[in-house]
Amino acid sequence: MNAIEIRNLSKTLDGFTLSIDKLDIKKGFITGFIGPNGSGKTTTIKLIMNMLNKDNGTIKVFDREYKIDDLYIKETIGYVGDISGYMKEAKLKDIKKNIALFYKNWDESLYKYYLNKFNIDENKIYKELSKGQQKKFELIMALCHHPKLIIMDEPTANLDPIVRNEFIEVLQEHIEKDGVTVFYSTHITSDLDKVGDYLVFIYNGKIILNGDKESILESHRIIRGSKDLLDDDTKKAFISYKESSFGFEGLTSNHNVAYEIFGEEVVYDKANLEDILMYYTRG
Ligand SMILES: Nc1ncnc2c1ncn2[C@@H]1O[C@H](COP(=O)(O)OP(=O)(O)OP(=O)(O)O)[C@@H](O)[C@H]1O
Repeated sequence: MNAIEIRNLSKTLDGFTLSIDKLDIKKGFITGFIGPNGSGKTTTIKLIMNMLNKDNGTIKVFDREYKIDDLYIKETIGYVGDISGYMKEAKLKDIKKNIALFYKNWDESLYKYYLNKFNIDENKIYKELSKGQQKKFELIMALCHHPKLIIMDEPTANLDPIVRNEFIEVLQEHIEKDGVTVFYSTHITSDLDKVGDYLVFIYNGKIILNGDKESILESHRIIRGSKDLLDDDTKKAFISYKESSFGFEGLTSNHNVAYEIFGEEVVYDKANLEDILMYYTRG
């Protein structure tokens, strides 16, 4: 069973259409959802969370659907959104009290453990926390009801690298203990260099690449060479490429095929996730 199954999903907003024919998020793994600004990450996540109505298609969470199993799905998901819906003037302990009520699996000792780990005082008022502390508190709220699925929308955006690492480490520790599924969006690809088993790339409302991280990194290569090697046929080896006065640089999704074309006449370098995202989205 997959944690999330999406089929023929579509949603049109002003001048933007999200269209996902098929997307399966594997149970028990971390899947990173990568795309540039405005590509449709938040829209997809809001549809999965039932915070936005879809135009067409089906979304299943652990084989259950909204309208039939809303309560089950809500209890199953730990969610960290782009903006929290908490009362900004409230004390953390009061926010916690209200949230914990909704979850039969709420784990008070885990809550205390994470507060202590992040050095957060629950007597503080939410809006008085730093952005990093607010995000950490949101993460605590999402983890402490032992969700089977954690969905996060750009949780590390606006956090400095130190806080980002702390955040990722706690998430990792929790995943190892609880064996949960994680689906989280980011445009900070370096987060996914550290954690992430599967990757889904989205651009202009469509999934453009989807697979396990190791295979994606293994199959793609940056190729550099002299411009005289480029013609209508050889250009087809690239997802996209750029030319400069020195030569060309392009990304291939199949380095074996590229080798058959260019052999030893070019240089092959491993691509990182940022390279891959950039070449797939540069048009
Ligand atoms: N409520 C809305 N009404 C109209 N258009 C919207 C609405 N919400 C989002 N959009 C548009 O839909 C497109 C996709 O936005 P979305 O927030 O899903 O992208 P994103 O990948 O999460 O981007 P970001 O990384 O900037 O958060 C954008 O063009 C955005 O302007």
